[in-house]
Amino acid sequence: MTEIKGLGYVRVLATDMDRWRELGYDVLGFAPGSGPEGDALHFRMDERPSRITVERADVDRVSAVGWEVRDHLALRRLVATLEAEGVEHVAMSQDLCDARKIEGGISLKDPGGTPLEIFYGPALDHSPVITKYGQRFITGQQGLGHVVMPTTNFDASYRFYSETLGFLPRGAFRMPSPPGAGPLRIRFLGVNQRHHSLAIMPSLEGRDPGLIHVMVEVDELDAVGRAYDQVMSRDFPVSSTLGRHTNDKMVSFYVRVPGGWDIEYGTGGKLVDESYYTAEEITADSYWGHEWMWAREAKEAARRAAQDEEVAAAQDEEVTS
Ligand SMILES: Cc1ccc(O)c(O)c1CC[C@@H]1C(=O)CC[C@]2(C)C(=O)CC[C@@H]12
Ligand SMILES: [Fe+2]
Repeated sequence: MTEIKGLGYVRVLATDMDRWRELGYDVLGFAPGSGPEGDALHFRMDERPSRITVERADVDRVSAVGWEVRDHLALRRLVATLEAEGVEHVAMSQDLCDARKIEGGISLKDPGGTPLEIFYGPALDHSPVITKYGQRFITGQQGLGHVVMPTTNFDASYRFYSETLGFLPRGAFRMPSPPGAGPLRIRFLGVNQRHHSLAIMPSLEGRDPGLIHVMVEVDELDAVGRAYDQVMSRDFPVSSTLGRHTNDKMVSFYVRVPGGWDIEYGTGGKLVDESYYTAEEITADSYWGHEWMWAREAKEAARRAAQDEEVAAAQDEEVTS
């Protein structure tokens, strides 16, 4: 079993802070959080001072995925495993821990190059969590939500998460792959009752922004609908329309963040009972909905091409008659 209890926080670097502010507070309704960084946005979902932190930079990419362990003893056991397997890692300094508002932790990179922090002892903010639309975020024992990351080193990443860190495989989704390349699968992994806290997918390109999406869950379908209204009225790009996933049964949509990855905003995720669970392969991503932007664009392009052809044919006819 894994020492990791859940996804604790996500930190990203970003270039367009104004649009991020509007997305975080006005669209997704995160509560204002706190932190010591001079120029950062702190999105609060619960008693943690900042679940998603956006720092101003001249690039858009993930700067830390924070995984939480129970306590210092759990971290010590995990560090022993990392050392036995020769995985490089460094202890976070006292200053860094203070900045993160945690008691202790380590920094390391996964085989895809994504920066990770494994930590314990977050300091809480007990002031009321005032979300913009009165929605409650589903966190607690299920952690922040889930992250989906690309990796150019898929097999090593899968071994690292499942064997070294002890994430539990929670099924897969087979993607179309080039002929002769063998099967390509997105793999889902969990550490608590949330169906997946992590998914990894093979990627050919480099890492920036290093995230495919981060999922946050709210308590009611109405909260998802209200956020969707805000996405539309404030002209944020919809990466995928509303739909229900086949594995975690979540009803969600995906909005494109200014950094070129997505936030999945959903509700109704089903809990996994690990005593009976077996890893299954889903053959469709959704029961209904979830039309992806690239599919929509491909359809549009095909429609335009057909229309152009029609016009050309009509002109041909005019010329010949
Ligand atoms: C398939 C699935 C199940 C549960 C999830 O929380 C979830 O995000 C997904 C979709 C994963 C994946 C993605 O995010 C990027 C675009 C992908 C590759 C697709 O085009 C289908 C599956 C999608
Ligand atoms: Fe997801």
